[in-house]
Amino acid sequence: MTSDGGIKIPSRLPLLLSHEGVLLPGSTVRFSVDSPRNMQLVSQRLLRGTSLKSTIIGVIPNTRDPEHDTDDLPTLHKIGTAGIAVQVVGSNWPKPHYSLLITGLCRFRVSSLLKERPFVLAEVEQLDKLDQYTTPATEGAAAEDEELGELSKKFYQAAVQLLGMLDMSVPVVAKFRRLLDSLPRETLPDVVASMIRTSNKEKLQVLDAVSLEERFKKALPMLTKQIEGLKLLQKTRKMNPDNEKRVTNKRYCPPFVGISFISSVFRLKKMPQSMPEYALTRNYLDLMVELPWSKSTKDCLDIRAARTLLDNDHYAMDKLKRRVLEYLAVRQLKTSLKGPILCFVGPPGVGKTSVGRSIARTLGREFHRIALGGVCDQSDIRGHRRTYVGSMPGRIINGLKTVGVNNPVFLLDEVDKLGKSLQGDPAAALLEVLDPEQNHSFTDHYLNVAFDLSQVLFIATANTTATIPPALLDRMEVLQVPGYTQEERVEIAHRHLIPNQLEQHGLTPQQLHIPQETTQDIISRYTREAGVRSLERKIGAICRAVAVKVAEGHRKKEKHSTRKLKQHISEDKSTICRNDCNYPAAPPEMPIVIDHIALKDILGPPLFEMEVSERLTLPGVALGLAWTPLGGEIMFVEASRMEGDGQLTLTGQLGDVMKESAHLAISWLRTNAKTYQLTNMVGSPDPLEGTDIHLHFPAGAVTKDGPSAGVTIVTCLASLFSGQLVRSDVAMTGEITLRGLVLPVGGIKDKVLAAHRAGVKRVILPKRNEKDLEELPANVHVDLDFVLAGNLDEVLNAAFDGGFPGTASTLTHPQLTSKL
Ligand SMILES: Nc1ncnc2c1ncn2[C@@H]1O[C@H](COP(=O)(O)OP(=O)(O)OP(=O)(O)O)[C@@H](O)[C@H]1O
Repeated sequence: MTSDGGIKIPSRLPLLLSHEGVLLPGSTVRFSVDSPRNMQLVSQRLLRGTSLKSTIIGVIPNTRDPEHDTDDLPTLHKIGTAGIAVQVVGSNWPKPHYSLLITGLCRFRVSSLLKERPFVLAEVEQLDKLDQYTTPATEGAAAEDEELGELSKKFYQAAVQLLGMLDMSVPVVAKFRRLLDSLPRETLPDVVASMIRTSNKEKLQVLDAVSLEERFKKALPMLTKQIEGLKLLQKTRKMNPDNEKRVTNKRYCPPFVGISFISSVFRLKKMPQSMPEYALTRNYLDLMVELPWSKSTKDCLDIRAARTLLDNDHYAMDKLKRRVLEYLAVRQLKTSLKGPILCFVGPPGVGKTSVGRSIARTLGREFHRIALGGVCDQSDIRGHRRTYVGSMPGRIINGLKTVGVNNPVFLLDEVDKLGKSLQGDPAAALLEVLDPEQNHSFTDHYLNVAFDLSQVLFIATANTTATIPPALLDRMEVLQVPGYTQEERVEIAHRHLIPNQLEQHGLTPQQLHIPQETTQDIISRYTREAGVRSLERKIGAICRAVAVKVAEGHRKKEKHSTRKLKQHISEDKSTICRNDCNYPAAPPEMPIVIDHIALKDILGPPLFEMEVSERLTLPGVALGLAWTPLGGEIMFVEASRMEGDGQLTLTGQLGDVMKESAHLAISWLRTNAKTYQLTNMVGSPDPLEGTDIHLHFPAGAVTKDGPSAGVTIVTCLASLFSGQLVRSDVAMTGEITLRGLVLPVGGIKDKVLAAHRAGVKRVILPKRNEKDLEELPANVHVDLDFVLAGNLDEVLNAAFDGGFPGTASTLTHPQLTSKL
């Protein structure tokens, strides 16, 4: 130590010849030591010495120590840095070497070399003053010289500016910030040059700048260059605000998601881009950023507005709309979302999906439809694990990504058509999704972190409950959506379908008019369905045909703008719609009215005719009513007999239950043949003696099953054996027992509507189904005669004109007919 308090380095210093980095005073650098002279310096001086002095060595940059001891020493750089070896680490593998951690103290100049072996020892001259770093961060020595003072101030300000642009959470930046104010300003060029991104050449320039002023001048441009580079980077980020937004969005995800996200980011950073896993991790991170962890829409539910909206969107469906409103009202009163999951069950095209969409609109929520028909892999719901190539998240997570909010209305369409396969059971995966107790932590295999689904409103639709797994069905409240009557269909067409189709085809009511009678015609002769989808398609076809005429009319109008047009509407449609090639010279008069002739021109010959009466012109034919997932259907049963040995042949793809019904019917008729005066072909009281019977259920390609055809089979056989015709306007349904009782069956509303559609006048139903008649629309009650039968006697009596011979009802009491 000198008298002025400064520290002096020894005048003789062992030299470490370095070619790797440049040690600047105030910085710490690790050097690898493996050449002969440097190795000797470490082993003989650093490891043997015990005093502090023995740890001080000089580091000469830009010099490679020769490989062999015998080689001459190259010319040494004249200026070096004296430093303290703060750590020595040695290893023998792959070859003996040391690693030295050295902290730089001050510059020195090599005056002369004292010895070259075993290590270089030199006489040195200390260049920098080595104070005890007690000088505060004041103007200090720099104040002596005005220019130097100016330079140091500038340098300090630039250093502060740089720190302001860096991320303080990085430890080295935080340390730099702490040091900046406590260090004497004259040390700043060395410290800053070693910290910022500079090349060895630049560092060497700073080292060689012995005068302080020159040192500031050399280091300042390096600092400025660094600041400019950072500014450019920030500008580029601003130009791509997406990145910023995404990060902001992610900030609100749950902590465990953040951890998973950050660890994936680190993994991605370490991966080469060519690795297949790189793209996978990238996609995963994209999904994490895009998912609406905390973004939701605000519910804006007003029950009165909801009622109006539902009524405006949908005609009829009163029961369903009432239940939906109740559901919405409860949600409004009780903010908790744990309610039942509604499942709309009904034939296709009755508006199930459309009601779901209206619910989303009334709540002001996003709507997303997930089609589940044919899904047979549970990964479709839960996603694939990320270990698989081409793995993807499931439909639930994908849907959330699409809508971008965490509280949408999800319509799970066709839950009854979920399949099962070796890849698992998707219905089981749905159980977790739909269970309010579990779905707050739904874990998709791909995402691998829990997502809260409790805010999502799930609605399911199905054509039948029969194929919905019981556990899934148990979690839902089933709302039946039956088919429409003829009148309801006409109303729906005029209130919704026609205006919608006109709009979709760019037409106005001033251009196209479809009268009610035409709509009725379309419904009864061109469609046979429970819903209105086919009706909508036919209206679409009419609109297309008219659009052509209107467009052509416009063109002609332009050509004949001076010509006056006087054409009668009826004339108009017959020329316009009947004759495609011979257009009138003038455009058609508006609106174009579609009558039954125009209808035939556009839609072709009628697809369905009222065939009931035609097909009931022979004994041995009866009309039954069947229920299918597509709605109610009328079903003919035909029977014929021939000589034989009492065989019964059944055709028409019948299920076991239906076959049993046929056997039951025959047994009952054989037992009661005498009562009803039924005989076989040879006159024997046993109808089957010497006779074979063939029962056929037309539409042979369609599989049929169920017990409800029992009464129809009995009626058909009774007609065959008695030779009497069944009334042509009667249809029936009901299960039979061996004792001749008629048991209740399901799907009454759909079956009766099908009978009504087919123009039937009398419907025979089981007595215990009387309660189901309440659901029928008033006009159906007016149009149809309902016969409620408790036993087969009553069925036969009602099915034949004037009753069936021998039936007790004809003898004892009049048949039970209800005109409800
Ligand atoms: N009561 C109604 N009032 C107005 N339009 C209706 C009504 N019922 C059905 N529609 C219309 O019929 C079309 C078909 O309805 P939607 O797609 O909702 O049927 P769906 O019952 O979901 O059929 P699927 O089971 O095949 O999915 C839609 O354009 C819908 O607007």
